[in-house]
Amino acid sequence: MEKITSISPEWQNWLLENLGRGCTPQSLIDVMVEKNFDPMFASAIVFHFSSSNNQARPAVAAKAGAQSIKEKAASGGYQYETPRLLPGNVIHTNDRAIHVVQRVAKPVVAFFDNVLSHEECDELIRLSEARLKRSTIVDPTTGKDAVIDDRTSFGTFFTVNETEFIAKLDRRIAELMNWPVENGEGLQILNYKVGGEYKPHFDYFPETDPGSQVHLRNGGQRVSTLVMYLNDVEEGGATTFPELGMQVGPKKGAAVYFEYTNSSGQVDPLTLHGGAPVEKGEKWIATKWMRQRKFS
Ligand SMILES: O=C(O)CCC(=O)C(=O)O
Ligand SMILES: [Fe+2]
Repeated sequence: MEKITSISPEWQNWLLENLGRGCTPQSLIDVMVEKNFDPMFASAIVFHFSSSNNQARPAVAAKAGAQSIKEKAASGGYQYETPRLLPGNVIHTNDRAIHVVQRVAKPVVAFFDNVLSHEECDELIRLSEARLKRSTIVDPTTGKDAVIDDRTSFGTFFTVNETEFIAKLDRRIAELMNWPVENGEGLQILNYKVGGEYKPHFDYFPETDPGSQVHLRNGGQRVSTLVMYLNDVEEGGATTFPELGMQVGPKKGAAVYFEYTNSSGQVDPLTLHGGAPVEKGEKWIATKWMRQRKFS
């Protein structure tokens, strides 16, 4: 039977409802695959709905929004507080000393080298590939692989402390971000092929988006993000901060950190960011999002 590669409003509601209840993305992907959804499609769509920020904004809209973001920031909307991130040149976690290469104060952004060893990067990619492969057992006669080739970015998730290896990374990342492990969402792995990109977006859930409410119920607002690069990208694929005129080149094991929600729940629109298109090679990242409260 032909695999399903589109999503009905009923399935959309089902996804939002179950994500809101705290079901793991992988469990939802499994159900969809069982119900004859194309595995890569299921993976991409669950990823899309698991972060309402993933709604790709047209470049024009992002540009038009830029002015008002600057104006809003200039009018002093967001109150900066002492960063969650600790000061100093080196941040010591239980198993690693991580160098802070650069910091920006407003918004709070930092760059780290060597958050992950090369072996850990390779292992995360290997585990993710295996996972995607496992859920992509497509009948070879359907020829669905062509559709998969068209998809320029897809991902998978690990639940917090899923294995000893993941737990070790979750702990290190939480110590680096100076925020409790249990407030973290499971590590998300993303793979972009040539042309793959992530249009400028906010990682927080805008209060005014109707879709945000379901996300905010579990763990509250997102407060900070760590994007870790799992490989060197031949060309393209930088993480861009359009409001800051800044680009971070992907470097294996390195990471960019930013925080955007203060203690009163205000969010900082200057943290608008995106992943520029990969021009040559491919790009693998691992992302950790932290919440205000325990996330389950
Ligand atoms: O691909 C990138 O560099 C950015 C990724 C990102 O924005 C995210 O995972 O939230
Ligand atoms: Fe993001």
